[in-house]
Amino acid sequence: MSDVLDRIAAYKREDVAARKAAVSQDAVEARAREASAPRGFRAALARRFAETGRPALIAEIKKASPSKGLIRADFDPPVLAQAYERGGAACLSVLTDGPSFQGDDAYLTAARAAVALPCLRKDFLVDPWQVAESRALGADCILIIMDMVDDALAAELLTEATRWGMDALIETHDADEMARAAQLVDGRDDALIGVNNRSLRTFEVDLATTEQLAAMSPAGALLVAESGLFTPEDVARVADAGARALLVGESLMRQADVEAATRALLA
Ligand SMILES: O=P(O)(O)OC[C@@H](O)[C@@H](O)c1c[nH]c2ccccc12
Repeated sequence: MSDVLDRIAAYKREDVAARKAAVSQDAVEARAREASAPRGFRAALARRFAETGRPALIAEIKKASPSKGLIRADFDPPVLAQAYERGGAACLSVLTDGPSFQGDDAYLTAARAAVALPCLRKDFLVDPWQVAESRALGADCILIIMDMVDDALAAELLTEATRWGMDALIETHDADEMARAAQLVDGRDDALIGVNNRSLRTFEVDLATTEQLAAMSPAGALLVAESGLFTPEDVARVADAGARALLVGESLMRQADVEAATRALLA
């Protein structure tokens, strides 16, 4: 049966084919070489965790989602980026997928230009061409969703990210994906592994996902708890499970005062 993730993968492949037809690998690499230098996404998270002893925040700029519809009408990426930065975020995540999240490539570029924080391009990568494209847009980190790629493609995306000086957040949702992620980063000391508490197929959210998978996360990997975090109690719960960073969108995007909400979540 075709579910949300399968539908996203299908339109992404079409979209990437069209983009590649318009901009060759050589051309996209030329743009990537012109981009402002990577800011060190994983390093910023590790530094913040070391300083505070508490999980570092990756704050997400997200207008809408397939599970929640419109999340924030008053949507100005540079203004939101600055509010997150003042509120204490260590990094940003910016949705660039249009069809499902009402994102845009320009949101990433504009948000990043407004702050000093490293930025994750939050999109669905199905082709190595998108890695250089992400760098060309200014991304400091890409997302590798294990449920969307086979092992060979995951390895290619990770190698390509490293070649461009970017980090890669390797996202898992179950034990099989975590085992594959561990295999993927075997021998590396720079792994960034995420546990998405939300299923991208059913949209069900359960913070126990982080608790269950944390123990399987490879030694030395920096563990990111993703999705469904609303309160300082939620933060404490995933911190106890071993998360050194948090990826939070909706609960902050729904607040009128994003800076105050960011501060309150981290308090
Ligand atoms: O809005 P939330 O529940 O705080 O979740 C943020 C982030 O984890 C979520 O947007 C996300 C995690 N992995 C993804 C992959 C694709 C799109 C979106 C996501």
